[in-house]
Amino acid sequence: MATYTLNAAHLYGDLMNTYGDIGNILAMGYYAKAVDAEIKTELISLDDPFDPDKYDFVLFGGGQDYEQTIVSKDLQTKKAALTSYIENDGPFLAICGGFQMLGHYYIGAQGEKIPGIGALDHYTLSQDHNRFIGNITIKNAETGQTYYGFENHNGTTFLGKGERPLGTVEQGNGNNGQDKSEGVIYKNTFGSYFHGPILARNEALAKRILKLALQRKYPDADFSALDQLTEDLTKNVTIKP
Ligand SMILES: NC(=O)CC[C@H](N)C(=O)O
Repeated sequence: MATYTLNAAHLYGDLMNTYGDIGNILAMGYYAKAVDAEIKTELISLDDPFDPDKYDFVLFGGGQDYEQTIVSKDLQTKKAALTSYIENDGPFLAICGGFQMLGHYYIGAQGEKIPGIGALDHYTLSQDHNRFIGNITIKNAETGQTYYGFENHNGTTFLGKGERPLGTVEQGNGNNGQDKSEGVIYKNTFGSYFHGPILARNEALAKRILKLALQRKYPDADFSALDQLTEDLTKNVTIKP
């Protein structure tokens, strides 16, 4: 048994897991080994309760409009619990459709309004017969780090109160193709349109979120070994634009 254990919730992982977004948890688990930590993952789906005190990390992946419509209804029953988790500085990663659903609403490709939970203040509109598809590069303002990913979305998201972007777009479209913002950071919640999965391709961000989660659960432990770790999951991978 590992010295440290993080309990992760994979929200609607059976309905929203585009491009294997669960790879984000696998990437975190890979780096966690370096500090003798392990991640135990539970699938939380339709009709399952979400206990905000039980989890140390939540992943909410991307999905298609059809699945998002189904998830949207169930999500309202978890709205209070998820909002309390987020407000209580719970580490959260929401990708694409999941990112959209943490905001007020998403207008789907057919013009249908799909309600989110409004835990974060953004909203998402629809593009007319267009999707943003392709490789994307952004720069994070606080760390100067560059993140790489792949985006495929119809929605155009506009950030609101208390939200700052995960990064500034250097190549690609990002949240809306207009204001150069990509993703969101609010408290310990990170949102992004990046598939890839984002944490498998971006070691620094994976370690940043992992450390947040470990430090929140074990405030007296020392996880600085993570900063020294130079092992990079992508070291043998060449990604051509
Ligand atoms: N990849 C996704 O999660 C897509 C989200 C949403 N269905 C959109 O097209 O914008």
